[in-house]
Amino acid sequence: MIRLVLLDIEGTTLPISFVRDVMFPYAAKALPALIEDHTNPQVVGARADIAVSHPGEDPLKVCQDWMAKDEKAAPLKTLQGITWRQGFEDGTLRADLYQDVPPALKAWSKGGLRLAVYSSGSVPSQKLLYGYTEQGDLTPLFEGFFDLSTGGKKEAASYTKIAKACALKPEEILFLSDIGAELDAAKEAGLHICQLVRPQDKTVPHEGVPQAVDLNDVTQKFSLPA
Ligand SMILES: CSCCC(=O)C(=O)COP(=O)(O)O
Ligand SMILES: [Mg+2]
Repeated sequence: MIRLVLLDIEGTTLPISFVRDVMFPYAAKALPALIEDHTNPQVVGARADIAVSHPGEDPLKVCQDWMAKDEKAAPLKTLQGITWRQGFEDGTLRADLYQDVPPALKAWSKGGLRLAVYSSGSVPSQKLLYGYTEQGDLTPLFEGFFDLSTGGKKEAASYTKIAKACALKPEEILFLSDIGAELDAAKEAGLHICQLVRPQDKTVPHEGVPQAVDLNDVTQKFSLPA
């Protein structure tokens, strides 16, 4: 029996275009000044991590390359999250979630399902994103937020850790994502899985995996509360 739905963000609840065309350019603009901030311990830590993976390279250039490739690198995600705080808090950024998302999450939660987030975006940026959506503050719907500090999304061990943190068996969790390799890892850990194949995101269907076009379709296919 499914007790908790674990949700990816980009490509699952939020159009990829919002991340690529709105959030990334905002972060790219703020990054050159932020990366020179030697007083912020999070920035100092991120720079130190970049120096380990890319010794001798310009940290700003490394981050810019990562952003161009939408690389899910933890130091980049930390730095982006710091830049986005200002934008969400002053109203410049508002997450425009897929229209099917808020009503489905509310119905699932009302029907007794537990909800949690697992995204490459840092936990503080996940909370900002769901705190400031066009449809209001959705953070109270989620009991847990997980990011790359739990482990990579393409590693089965990360899903085992999340199940333990939620005090659930893996088979009591349904993981939703657009990325085949993430779903394979979750399946290996014993979770139920479903790929969101969003036409707007031109998602590539992953072979041998249950698929849905939106969260209403997930509701039907997994008999979740409507
Ligand atoms: C708060 S998420 C911001 C989007 C982002 O930077 C990201 O990497 C999302 O990746 P996901 O794992 O949700 O596909
Ligand atoms: Mg995704």
